[in-house]
Amino acid sequence: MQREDTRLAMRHSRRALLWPGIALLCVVALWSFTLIKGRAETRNAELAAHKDASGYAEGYEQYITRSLVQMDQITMQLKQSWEQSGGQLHVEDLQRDGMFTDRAFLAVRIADSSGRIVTSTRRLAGPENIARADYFRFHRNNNSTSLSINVPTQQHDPIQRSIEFSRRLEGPDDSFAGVVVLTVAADYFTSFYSARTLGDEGMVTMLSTSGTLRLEQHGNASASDDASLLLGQPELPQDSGSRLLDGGSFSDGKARIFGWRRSRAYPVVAAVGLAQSEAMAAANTANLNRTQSAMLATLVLVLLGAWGRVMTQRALQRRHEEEEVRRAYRTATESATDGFYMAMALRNEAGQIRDFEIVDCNERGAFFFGVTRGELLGQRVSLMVNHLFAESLLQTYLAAMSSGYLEDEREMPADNRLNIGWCHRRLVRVGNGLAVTLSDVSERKRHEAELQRMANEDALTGLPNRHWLEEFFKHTLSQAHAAGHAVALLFIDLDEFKHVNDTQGHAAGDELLRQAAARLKSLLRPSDRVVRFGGDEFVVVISPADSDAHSSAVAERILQAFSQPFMVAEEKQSVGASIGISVFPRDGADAETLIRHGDIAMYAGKSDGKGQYRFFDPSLYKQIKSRTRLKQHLIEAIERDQLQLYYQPRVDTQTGQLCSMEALVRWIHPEQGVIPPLDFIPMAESNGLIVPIGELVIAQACAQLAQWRAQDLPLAPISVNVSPKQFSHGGIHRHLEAQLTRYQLPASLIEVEITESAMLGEHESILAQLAALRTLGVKLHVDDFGTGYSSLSQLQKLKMDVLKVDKAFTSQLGLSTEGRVFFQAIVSMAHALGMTVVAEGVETAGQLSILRDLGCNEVQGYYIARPMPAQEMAGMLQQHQALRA
Ligand SMILES: Nc1nc2c(ncn2[C@@H]2O[C@H](COP(=O)(O)OP(=O)(O)OP(=O)(O)O)[C@@H](O)[C@H]2O)c(=O)[nH]1
Repeated sequence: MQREDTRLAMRHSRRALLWPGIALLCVVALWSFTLIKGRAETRNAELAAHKDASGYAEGYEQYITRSLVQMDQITMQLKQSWEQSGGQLHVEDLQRDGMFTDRAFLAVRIADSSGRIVTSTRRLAGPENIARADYFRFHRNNNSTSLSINVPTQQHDPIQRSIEFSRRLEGPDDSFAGVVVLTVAADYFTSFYSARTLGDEGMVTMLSTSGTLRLEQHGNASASDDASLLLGQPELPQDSGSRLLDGGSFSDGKARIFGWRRSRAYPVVAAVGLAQSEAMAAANTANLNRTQSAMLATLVLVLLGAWGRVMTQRALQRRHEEEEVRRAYRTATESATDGFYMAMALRNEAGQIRDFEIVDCNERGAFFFGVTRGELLGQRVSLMVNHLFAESLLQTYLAAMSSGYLEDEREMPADNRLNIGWCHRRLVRVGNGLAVTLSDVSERKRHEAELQRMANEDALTGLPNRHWLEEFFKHTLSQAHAAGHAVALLFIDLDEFKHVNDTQGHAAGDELLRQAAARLKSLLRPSDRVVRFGGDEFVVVISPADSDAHSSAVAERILQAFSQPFMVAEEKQSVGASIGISVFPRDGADAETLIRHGDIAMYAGKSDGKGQYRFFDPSLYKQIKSRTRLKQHLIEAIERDQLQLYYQPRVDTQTGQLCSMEALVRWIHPEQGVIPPLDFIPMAESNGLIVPIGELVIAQACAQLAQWRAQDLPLAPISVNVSPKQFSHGGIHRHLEAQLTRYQLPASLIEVEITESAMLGEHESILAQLAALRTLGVKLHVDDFGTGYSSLSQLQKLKMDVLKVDKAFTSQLGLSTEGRVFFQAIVSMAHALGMTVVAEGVETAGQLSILRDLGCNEVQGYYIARPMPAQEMAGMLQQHQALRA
């Protein structure tokens, strides 16, 4: 890994140096060219300058030679004319005739052999006798007649302002006769100079080979100027040539290219100096321009190189990071169960992504595609048509590239060889590509599905639960809305289910719930749904519900089915059902409302006597409200002692003796007067208030007995009704015992009446409570016998003392033979079991007479006495006392 890093770093640093390297090469090439070109230009310029200087020198030499030839001829002519005239030539005359008009001819003079000027075109400063002049002495002593070039004697300047040409004059005998002298302005020989051709710093100079003569012109200054540029006599080795004289050779310190040429006819040298700076100016300017351009180009190249380096480095950095990420991903996932691959985006010229290429992956990643890593690498995504996610792969990748992140899950094809149920995919944009991880989430999915199932299913019955129902309703109601059909909700609550729990135990309750669920399911169409809503509540959904009649029919079927007892733990258990029906859309537009209204309807039905179904009606709200109000009032009534006991005597059938009295509770309402028990006892039964009312009845009965005892009235036992709910609640015997003790009453003065239904099931708890009551010495009555399902043998097992036959049977006496026969049978069997028989609801003398005949022990009913307040009862007690006395 480290070696790979080093290799990568080296490769990257090499690439990073590419641009600066190219830039450097360009700079080197540029400067090489610039320097070579500059040098060549300089060299050419120098050569050209030398050539020019030589050329100008040649031209100057010809010019000088021509001028000197002219001087030579003039002096020769004057010599000949003077000699031929025998010394009578007057140059003044010649001047007048138009000769020597040139301004350069300063003077033409002729001196005799003594040096005296004999004729002259112009009087010059200096002595009139030139016998002492060097050239005079030269000519006098030398018989050469050639032209002599002299520097005027009065001139000592380095540059002569004029020069003198002289020639020996001879007499007929060739003896020395004098000298002809031609004084010429020096600039006559230097006017060759032109600033236009030789430059402002250029110069011409004429030098005598002896070094005595030097004429010079430079710039605008002429030879007459005092300043001389050339310092000393330069060395001019050949007849002609050119050389560079450095600044030291000139008074202005400027180097010059010096061209010269020696005159073949005269002992003079013509020289031309071209200022090096001027000669090289064009080349120097070109060189300078080129150098500046090169510098500019260098700057641009340096910037380009730097920019290129920065760009390359950035690109490399990006590449490096991408590489890092890829490596990290691969390393991280290689050993894991996750699949991983990198898909690099392929773009068109416009920069749009047109495809992806798999550039890296781990073996597991390839496995998800059913191929090996080698086979997957280099694949184009657009061509991967037979693989996982294939149909939407490109689109998904494009979406991930634009959003930067994408995550999804996919159920794998059923025939996949990988044995993967569900795959989780995560795509993360990394640079110009996507890092994709794939993981097998089958296990989690299974778990989730299980949780989902558990969340939606009731564990006890296997039915869908309330949570499921809410979800289900969302779809069902919207479908029903769209289709325009109704949906009926049947809210079912089992009646007296708690009794099963209490008497048979929770497990039995569970079993009953399971059976109830199965029973419900068996009653419905497959399209209808049964839900365990909670506790002993079930919901049936009928969709579509064709009509209310249809819902009614289903409800009736259910009621009918629940009217049959369940076999639980080999015992018959009777639980009915109460049903409330709400209908979509009439009774509610959403699940919550429909359920609430179904519940209200069920509750209303249950309050009215259980075992029935009710359609929801908005007026039920009112009922529920008034029931709630009633319950509140009843609670207040208990607290304020508004519940009072009435007593209904029970007398011996034969003797008419008072045997006992039944305590019947009445609600003495301050405004409504006496409210009969039927108006509040069922409600108290259903809402649990029956328990405190039952306790209140026992307490009042005992208090009343104590009071009568205190009044010295004869006491008869009082029987109190104990409801099944009180038994379920438990502790009756303890309460009864406490009250007997409190009022110091014998247990024989209190009898307990229990309805048949309270004893159903013969379960342990009731048996124990009944046994405890009996142990106290309390007599036990079976109330409303004939309305339940108990058999006499059951009653015997429970050791009941008194059997109170329901008034429904009493009312039959005298009306039909069956009534009498039936009653006879009960009396006979009860007597056989040692039980006392009481006929309830005796209303006529005829009934009493029959009962007497049948051997019924005691009677109770309006014929004997209506229920009466304690005071009245006290009167009756007195009467009986009197009778007995
Ligand atoms: N065995 C068993 N009992 C349950 C379960 N869930 C709730 N219960 C009991 O079911 C009873 C339902 O209460 P109620 O509907 O008031 O009892 P009920 O005897 O049917 O009363 P009514 O509906 O007025 O006839 C409560 O006692 C709960 O403790 C369960 O899963 N199993």
